[in-house]
Amino acid sequence: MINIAVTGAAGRMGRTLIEACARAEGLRLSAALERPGSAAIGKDAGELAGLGKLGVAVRAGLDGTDFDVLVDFTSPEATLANLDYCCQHKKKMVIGTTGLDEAGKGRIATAARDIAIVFAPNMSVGVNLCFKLLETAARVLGDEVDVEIIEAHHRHKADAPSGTALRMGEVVAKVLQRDLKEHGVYGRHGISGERARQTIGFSSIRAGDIVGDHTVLFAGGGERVEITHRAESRMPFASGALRAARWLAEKKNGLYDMQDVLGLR
Ligand SMILES: NC(=O)C1=CN([C@@H]2O[C@H](COP(=O)(O)OP(=O)(O)OC[C@H]3O[C@@H](n4cnc5c(N)ncnc54)[C@H](OP(=O)(O)O)[C@@H]3O)[C@@H](O)[C@H]2O)C=CC1
Ligand SMILES: O=C(O)C1=N[C@H](C(=O)O)C[C@H](O)C1
Repeated sequence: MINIAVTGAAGRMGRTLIEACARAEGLRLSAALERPGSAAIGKDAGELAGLGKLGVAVRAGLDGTDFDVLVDFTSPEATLANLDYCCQHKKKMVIGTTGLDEAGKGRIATAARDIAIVFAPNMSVGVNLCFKLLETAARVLGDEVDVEIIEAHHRHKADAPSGTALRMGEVVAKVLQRDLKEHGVYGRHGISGERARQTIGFSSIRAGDIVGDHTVLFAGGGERVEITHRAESRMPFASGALRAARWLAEKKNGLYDMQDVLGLR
């Protein structure tokens, strides 16, 4: 049995993770965490997730908790604080949080010398398949097309572009041997002028309760290819995260992502 701690337990992903964990074989929800001062502290994690009591009360800190893998979909600040705790206590992590800056990502890479971490901007099988399809599309279409990445998410999302959109850009840029720092264009406004072929454009929509849509558009002369993924619920992200938690059982340390977990590397 693998003991799972879920942090951000009252959040959109936290509640979905609690539900997925309660239904999973071989996994046990052993701890649920929330921000100190949150109204969820002391509530039963199962009730938060709309399942009825699971006998796991939401707590404000990791001290005194017992778990094998911490599953963290929170905020960059909270994730980095949890990373320090997991490093000190030699615990594994699955990190789904997006919006980390280069320094934050560097801290995760350094921590992974000591502990095993799966860190991925999107845990769904479908999106990870899309990353592979994008490699093929970019290789075949090359410099003959304009590349634009369009993503849409719910009105509460904190970061833009989404972590998934940025990873899609990185995948395409790597195949096309372009530097995203130089060629990434994030929205357009005013007299933006003719587009340079090397540009990789990003457009972000924030509206209503959209779970998460991503399209990469390869537009050439007379035809275009679109690779689209639409999440209909958050369960594919949660199922992927728990699949990653199981996969980590074999690992002592190292930094991995869902391409490793799914054998797509
Ligand atoms: N990799 C993937 O597959 C996916 C990644 N994500 C990413 O996951 C993250 C969370 O998304 P989502 O669930 O929609 O966001 P929510 O805001 O719904 O949930 C985040 C939760 O974390 C809580 N939190 C904040 N600080 C702490 C802390 N110090 N300790 C414990 N809990 C804390 C928040 O509390 P409070 O509200 O009080 O701040 C909130 O309840 C985002 O970065 C998002 O982009 C989302 C879906 C899929
Ligand atoms: O915040 C979200 O909701 C999501 N965030 C992830 C991202 O930034 O790519 C993944 C998914 O699209 C949902």
